[in-house]
Formats: sequence, C-alpha cells, structure tokens
Amino acid sequence: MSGADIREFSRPMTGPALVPLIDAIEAGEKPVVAAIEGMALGGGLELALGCHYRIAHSKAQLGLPEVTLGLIPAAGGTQRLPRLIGFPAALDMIITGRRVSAGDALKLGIVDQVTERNAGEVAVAFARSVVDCPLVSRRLSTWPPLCPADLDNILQMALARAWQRGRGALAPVACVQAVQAARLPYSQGMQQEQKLMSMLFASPQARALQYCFFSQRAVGKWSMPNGACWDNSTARPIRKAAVIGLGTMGRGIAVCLVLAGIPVIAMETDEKQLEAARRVVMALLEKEVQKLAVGLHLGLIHFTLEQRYLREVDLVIEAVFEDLALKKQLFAELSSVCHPDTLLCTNTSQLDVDQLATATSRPDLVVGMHFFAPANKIKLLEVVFTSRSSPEAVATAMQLGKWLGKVSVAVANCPGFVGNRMLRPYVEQAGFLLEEGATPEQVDSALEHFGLAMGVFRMSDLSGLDVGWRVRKAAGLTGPGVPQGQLLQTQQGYRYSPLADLICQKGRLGQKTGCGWYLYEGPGGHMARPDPWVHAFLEEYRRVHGLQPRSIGQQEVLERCLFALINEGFRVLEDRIVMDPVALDVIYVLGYGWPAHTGGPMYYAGEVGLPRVLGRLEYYQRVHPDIPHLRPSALLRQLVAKGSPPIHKWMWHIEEGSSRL
Ligand SMILES: CC/C=C\C=C\CC(=O)SCCNC(=O)CCNC(=O)[C@H](O)C(C)(C)COP(=O)(O)OP(=O)(O)OC[C@H]1O[C@@H](n2cnc3c(N)ncnc32)[C@H](O)[C@@H]1OP(=O)(O)O
Repeated sequence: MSGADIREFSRPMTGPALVPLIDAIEAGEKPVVAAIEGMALGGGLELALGCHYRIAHSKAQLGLPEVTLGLIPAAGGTQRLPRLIGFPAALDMIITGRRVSAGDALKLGIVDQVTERNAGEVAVAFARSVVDCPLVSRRLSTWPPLCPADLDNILQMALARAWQRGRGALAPVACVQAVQAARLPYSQGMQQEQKLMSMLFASPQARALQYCFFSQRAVGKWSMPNGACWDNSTARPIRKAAVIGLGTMGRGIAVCLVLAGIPVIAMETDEKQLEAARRVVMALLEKEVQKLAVGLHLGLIHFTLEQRYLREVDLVIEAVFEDLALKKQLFAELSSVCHPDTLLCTNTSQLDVDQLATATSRPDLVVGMHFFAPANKIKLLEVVFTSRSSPEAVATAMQLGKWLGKVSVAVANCPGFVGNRMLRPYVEQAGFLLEEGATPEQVDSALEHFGLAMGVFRMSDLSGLDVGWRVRKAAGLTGPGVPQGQLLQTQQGYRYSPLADLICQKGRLGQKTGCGWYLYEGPGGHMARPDPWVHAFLEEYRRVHGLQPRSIGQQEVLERCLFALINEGFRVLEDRIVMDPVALDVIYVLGYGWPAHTGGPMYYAGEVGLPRVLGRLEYYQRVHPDIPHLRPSALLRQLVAKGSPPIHKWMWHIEEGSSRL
C-alpha cells in the first residue's frame, strides 16, 4: 500500500476518514496482524502501526514519505512511531521520508517478524499463536512516550537539521513540531498533528511537491517529434556495457552500472590513469557495499586498456575529455571495433551529438547519456536524441537510466541540451551583477535564500571554472586573438563579462586549485570563504572600466538570474527540445539543486504569474538592451496574451513546425 491516492489531494476526497478507521482497528478486541508485502508507505504504514502486530516480507519496504509531498504523516504516524521506536529514529524517518528495508524495520522495532514466505500466510499463523494474548500492551496510542533525558536537545537538533536541509521547505519543520507533540498525551498530540496538517495540506509548497512527484513519473512517458514514444518503442536488454574514459564522470558512471548489476568494461588509454581509476572505483563500490549491506559481485567490473573487450558489449558510454575532435575520432574507431548493433552513447554535457553520430557507421544508434556529477549520486539523466536516433536507441537509454535508479528525461540535441542551455543566461546575469556592484557572496546568498542548493559562484567553484572557460573559448568569446579591453565588454555584438575568464587566467579554477570566486582551505577544499582578493579584483576591474558600483538588492539578483533562466526555458519549449515543460522542472530539481518545494523553474514562473515574469524581463531589457537573454521569449509573450493558461496547456500555444528537428 503506497498510501493515500496523491491525485485525490487536489479534489474532494471520498471514502472513510483514515484516522477513526485506524483508531477503531487498534481499539478492537480481536488481534489484527498487518501482513506487509511490497510497500507500506505513508497511510499504508500508519494503518500497519494501528494494527497490533506487524509481519513483513523480507523484500518489503516501509516509510513515511509525506514530507516529500509537502505534508506530514497525519493519520497518527507522528504520534505512534516515536512511541514505538523512540524519538531519534522516528524523527529521522519522518523528516527525511526515507524508506527502510524489512530487515532494518525489524532492528528498529517497527515490525515483529520478517519472513521469506507469503506474509499473509505467516500473519494468519502468527495471529492464531497470539489469539489469547491480551491486547492492552499492543495499542501504540496508549504507550507512554519514550522521552529520553536529552529530548529537548534531540528536538532542537532535529529542528536545525530540518531548517538546513529544507532550504525554505515548511514540511520538514512541521514534521519535527508534530513529533515533538508526541511527548503529550496521545489525544493532544493528535490535535497538534491535525493542526499542522491543515496548515500544510492546502499550501502552495505541497501543491508544488506533488507536481514534482507526478512530473518525475510523467517524463518516463517520453515522445519524439517523429511520433516515436515510450509505448511504441522497445528497449534492448543491456547485458554488458563499457565506459571509456575514467575521469571523474567515467568513474561515477562505472559505479552506477556495477551497482545496478550490469557487467562493465572500464577502459582507459593510459596505464597510470587506469590504475588510479581502479583504486577510486573499487573504494567507492566497497563503500556502497558496506552502506547498503548488500552482496555485490565486485568482479562485475573489468579494467582494461585493450579495445578488443569492446566487441562483447551491448552499449558503450564514452566519457573522455570534452573535445569534439577527440570524441569524433573515438566514435569512428568504435564503429569498427564494436559489434554493428552496439549502441554508442556519449556523456558530453554540451558537444553536438549529431556531429558525433555522423562520425560513426550507425548514426541511428548514437544518443547522448548526459549524467550529472557526482554520477553515482545525482538522480538525473538527460537522454539526448538527434534527428537520426532510432526510437529503439532512445528507449534503451531511457530504460537503462531507470535501471540505474535515475529519472531519465529525453531531450533533443541543441547546444547545452536543456540544463546547461538554461544555465548560461543565469550564470551570465550573475557575472553582470558583479560588474555592477555585487559580490559573489551577495549573489549566492540571495539564490541560496531562495532555496537553491548552491549559489551560482559556489557551484561554479565546485564544477571547476575551467569548464566554462573552455566552452567560451570554443565559442570564440575569449582566448588568444579575441579583442579585449572595451568598456563593458562586448563580444559578438552583445554585452559580455570577461570576469570569469580573468579569474581563470589567474589560475583560480575553483575548489580544485583552492581558490576561485571564493577561498578554500587548500586545493580540493570545500569550505568557501569570502576572498578579499576577489573583492579587490572586482573593485579594480570596475575602476579600470569606469563602472560606478551600486547597491544591488536580493530581489534584483533573483529576478535577473532566475527570470533569465526561465526565459531560456520558454525558448527551449518554443524549439520543442522537450515535449512538455515538466521536463525542464524535473531537470532543474534533480540536476541543478532547484528547490523542489517551488516545483521547478517553469512551475515557479506560473506561480509568480507569467505577466509578472514578462513585466520584469521587459523592464530589465529596457535597462540593459545589450543583453539578448533578457529579451522576453515569443512564447512567454503569447502565453500572457492568451491569459496565462496553466502549465499543462502551454505547449498548445506553440506553432506547429517550430521543432528544430
Ligand atoms: C488524513 C490523511 C490520511 C492519510 C494520509 C496519508 C498520506 C499519504 O499516504 S501520502 C502518500 C504517501 N505515499 C507516497 O508518497 C508513495 C508514493 N509512491 C512511490 O513512492 C512510488 O510510486 C512507489 C510506490 C515506491 C512505486 O514506485 P515505482 O515502482 O517506481 O512506480 P512509480 O512509477 O513510482 O508509480 C507507478 C504508478 O503509480 C502511481 N502512484 C504511486 N503511488 C501513488 C500514490 N500514492 N498516489 C497516486 N498515484 C501513485 C504513480 O504516479 C505511477 O503512475 P503514473 O500514471 O505512471 O504516474
């Protein structure tokens, strides 16, 4: 039982109320044994907690994921679970919404027995064995709360954790408040639970998080402009895969494949690099084995320098250096080395997948599989199809992503695909704001206050500033031979901030060099500290270019950065790079740390109001006519002219034939 029907939350609910039903079961005079197979989530687990005993199949999973939907467990879950397993463990499960295995549930004391057999049959036999036992001690609501001496401290720490992890989300904080009420008599605790639930139930955050839940499932029902889609295309089985290029991304991808039980050929061209990768990958895998307490066959991965092993694989993911010529050469070689049916995938984050496909003998079997760093942690995969990718190739990559535990989003090939394409105007605005008077920490603090996991400058430092520098050089925006030095620099006819290039020229490449936009403890450090050098550098830059710094408020930072990103999102839709705006929201929430409780950038735009987004973009465009990314997109204008329809109707307003494919 996966709990309440989430779709019902936005319409009038039918059926009996859950709380009195659970109370009645618990108060009953006959023993009731919950037999748990598969999932016992949300209301499902709350129902089980109202039973007198719980028997779970060893493969069952239990949890209270309401927090991920912007809610709290409000059918007594916040009152019964702490009574059963104590405050610390209950707080952890309720605030994170994480699922626990049957084995862990037994250790925690949530279930009374775990079985490998049919849980229903075992539960019936168990019920017979306890039929004469008094039930009075089995009713959790009557248990006194298990209050440890340091409960105040535990609750305070939980509250701090909820604020910090929630990044502005209300539900984790309400979870702590509801669990806190479990120290009161049950009926009073329940009143508090209901009060908090009523506050959350109709909240915009809950609506946004429930939208995220369905969006992450909706993108699995992908389609391409040629009519190929998830239910008319068949994925191929992947019995063995290869990863070529074992840098940071390649290593993470190899780990994902092994964890999913897929045998992997991990290939490098350099012995030293191969050995370094072997050490890191094996250490990561061993850590996962310990963490997940699973038996994993570490022999699933074979490290090699020899191409001949590639003959046996069904799919290759290349993750070599981001260099088009290098990748084209590799793809040409793969065409002759691999079996003619082998899918050739690239992990490029921005190079033209069409060009790579052209370099092979099988352009129909080439797709992008854009993983996000760290590849073994981030749940997002952009599957990039070209005009020649076969439905089977796309279906296989999408299916493989799901098998790896990712949410796969199908996107058409375009510069930067979706995520990085929308990121460009956002990063660009942040640079302009520095020129105009802001500091990196002011910009980051506004964005982090909004709920982003990391501000733009901290994120750039983490990814490495050289990544963007290389892209800008390849685009002819900077580098030797490109004229520099104009007042408020202009490149290719538009405003261009060279600040990031100048920082890179100083050897400040971010965390890896110990400094970038911030200062770190040393190379590889993570603690970002404001850097007086950067402040002095910015002041000098403004002085040289005659720029009068002004005070820039949080609202301007948010509007310029976020609305520029959203505006590009509308252009992505116009170009039909994706078939539905939900795809952009999923990509940003899962891949770029956008706060899920705002739904994602496009949903957020709808909540703010499209006329407001348009109005502010028009305003900033008037102030900065040399920044094309602030020019409102045609689709945004059109939607506003049509009365700002809801997000699921946006695509109806795009003219047929506007696809880039
Ligand atoms: C007074 C208040 C009383 C009671 C309140 C109770 C609160 C709750 O119970 S809130 C709900 C809590 N439950 C959850 O959050 C669970 C959500 N579901 C999941 O986590 C997963 O779906 C899963 C159950 C673990 C199964 O995962 P998987 O096998 O990967 O399949 P999916 O693609 O995720 O789902 C398949 C299909 O089912 C739809 N679905 C799943 N759960 C629900 C649900 N609780 N309500 C409505 N629909 C649900 C899901 O959307 C998929 O359908 P699509 O049509 O493909 O979207």
